[in-house]
Amino acid sequence: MRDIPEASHSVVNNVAGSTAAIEVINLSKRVADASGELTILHSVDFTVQPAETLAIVGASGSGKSTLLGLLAGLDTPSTGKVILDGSDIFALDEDGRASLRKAKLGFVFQSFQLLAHLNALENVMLPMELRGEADAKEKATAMLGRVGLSSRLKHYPKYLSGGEQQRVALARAFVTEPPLLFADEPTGSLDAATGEAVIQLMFELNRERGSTLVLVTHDPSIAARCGRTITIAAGRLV
Ligand SMILES: Nc1ncnc2c1ncn2[C@@H]1O[C@H](COP(=O)(O)OP(=O)(O)OP(=O)(O)O)[C@@H](O)[C@H]1O
Repeated sequence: MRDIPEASHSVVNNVAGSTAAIEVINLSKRVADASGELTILHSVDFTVQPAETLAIVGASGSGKSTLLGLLAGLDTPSTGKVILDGSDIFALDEDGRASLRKAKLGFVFQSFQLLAHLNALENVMLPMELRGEADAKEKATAMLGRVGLSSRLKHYPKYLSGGEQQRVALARAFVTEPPLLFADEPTGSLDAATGEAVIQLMFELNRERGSTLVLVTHDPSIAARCGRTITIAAGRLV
């Protein structure tokens, strides 16, 4: 596993003896709705080992995206803990969680989430610039080459196809070589061939770098390529 910047260690609340990449303990999410309270996740528990590939599957509305958002610390739970690479993320404040995400996490969204006013190269450079890395441009250029976009470096997102945008998003998520990679339906808006290329790339990068990969998918053939699948039904693991 790669080193993380010294500054990030100061915010990491290490849990003694923890070796799992991800530990989810009694995780629940309740929200207020018109009829009172809605429970989206019910006491979910599971563990993911380093370098494992895990698919999260389940019907639409079962709670998959909510779970992934909690794993990434993008949302807060009603009960329970998420321990990422030894750090209890909800014991940290918002700044601490942001530092931990920056140091350890890559996230690929279905909707790409590229910044419209930055070109492909600048989008991929951004996470390294936020970390104060000196060779951001060289690394971003190399990573965009790795995803087959050497001829698109200066293109803004609106001039890229959906598949190209998704590959930029993947390059941005992987360029810092995060030990944890989360993807929420990364091929959801792509045609079959482009989706296959993106998935192949994710697994290749996972194998090369030994990063832990957790992906939400509706596609049984993608889930079958993961080492393990967990299924959520109405907010519970089944
Ligand atoms: N903040 C919220 N307030 C109210 N309801 C919410 C909120 N967030 C999610 N939900 C509801 O919780 C349920 C689970 O949503 P979630 O997006 O996690 O499902 P999902 O399994 O990812 O669905 P899909 O496969 O369609 O993307 C849905 O019924 C959704 O409408």
